[in-house]
Amino acid sequence: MISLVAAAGFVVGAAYVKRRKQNSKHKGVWPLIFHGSFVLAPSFGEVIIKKDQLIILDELTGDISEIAEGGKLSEVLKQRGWKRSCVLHLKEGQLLVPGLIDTHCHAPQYQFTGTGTHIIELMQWLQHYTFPAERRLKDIEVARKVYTALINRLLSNGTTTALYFATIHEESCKLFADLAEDLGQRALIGKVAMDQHGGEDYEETTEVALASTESFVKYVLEKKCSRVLPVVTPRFIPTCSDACLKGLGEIAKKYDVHIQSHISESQDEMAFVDSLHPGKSDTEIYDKFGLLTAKTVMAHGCHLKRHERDVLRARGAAVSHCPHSNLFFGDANLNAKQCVFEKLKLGLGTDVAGGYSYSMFHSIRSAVTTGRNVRIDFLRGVKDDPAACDVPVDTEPLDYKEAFWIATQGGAEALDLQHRIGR
Ligand SMILES: O=c1[nH]c(=O)c2nc[nH]c2[nH]1
Ligand SMILES: [Zn+2]
Repeated sequence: MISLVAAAGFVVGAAYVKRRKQNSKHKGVWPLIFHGSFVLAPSFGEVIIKKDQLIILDELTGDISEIAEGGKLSEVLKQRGWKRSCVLHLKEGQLLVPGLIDTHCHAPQYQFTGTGTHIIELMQWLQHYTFPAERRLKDIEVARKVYTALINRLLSNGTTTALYFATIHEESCKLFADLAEDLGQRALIGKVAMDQHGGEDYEETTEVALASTESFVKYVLEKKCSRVLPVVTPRFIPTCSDACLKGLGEIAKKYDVHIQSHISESQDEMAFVDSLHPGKSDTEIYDKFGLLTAKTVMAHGCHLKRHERDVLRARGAAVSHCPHSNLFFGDANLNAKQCVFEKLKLGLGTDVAGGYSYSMFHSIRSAVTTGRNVRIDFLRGVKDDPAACDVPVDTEPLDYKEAFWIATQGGAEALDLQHRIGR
């Protein structure tokens, strides 16, 4: 059914009003009422389609102010003094869905999406493809081009909210925040911090990593734009010293902002962490530095042990399920259903460009496909199952309704924004 869903991808909020004004010639194309069918996933596994409905927007803010039966259209227009041109009637077969929420996307990596998918270990892939591509965004004009193209591409594919990794460059990260605000996407943006193992030209000193993170956080908060938020972003344990992680934990606490990173993502990443911190897991290290909070989203987690997931849950931290890249680099299938059963917060991510597509519809499909692999793992009796599981083997694998929930309401909860978005 997901393939039939047309994501209308309309963005509402302050930018909506601004654009309505700017496009005064075309006022009719910026509707105040959507009339048609809409679909939502109010709980895990439940999808509801509501037919012949009116979604009525607040004229000033662009927020949804009311939902009513289609039969009330004339009455609603009369009450508000609005013309019929304010109404957008969805066509037969079109469905309006809640904005899709991408909880893990590396914006600068949009440059090489869909390539670099041959068999290569994560650490090599980073050195070979990722860091050179990210380095290019030091140039503000390259950054403008890449970020503008990506935001527009995501919006036109129905992704109205995204949690982004940017690069280590403070100025181009600030530009990214400006662009998100102007283009009307809800964006949580992290200036990447890394003070070791970035290779030539792609790491900062600890002092710069911390100072530029704090400066970026302040810049975004000072916008007072509720749709654009700063995120404290240690790239992952191997590229951050203890001093860096400690300082980042302190900044996140001081400004009460979101945190994102990668956790237990692949065998070579975990081996690298073990060589740097013998006997310690990613979870223990992040936790020690106060980086697991109710506003934390950790990507991948496909190798997390049950007791580590318990720690994340206890802190209110979320996992971003990135089915494509788990397949390409993680060599493991995240048991998404088990995570939800454990009440671990779970969102869905494209992981551009570890994932080969910017489309959340692709991620939804891949979540369903890799859910089948989880079952195959069981049937084969995979030992040391990284997702040690108490969902019975005969439970149906993750289905499209559940994946759609993870991509909408699950993502909203993962970002601690369930009061604003997701439904
Ligand atoms: O998929 C990934 N993409 C990245 O850019 C990255 N950095 C650390 N770990 C990572 N994993
Ligand atoms: Zn990532």
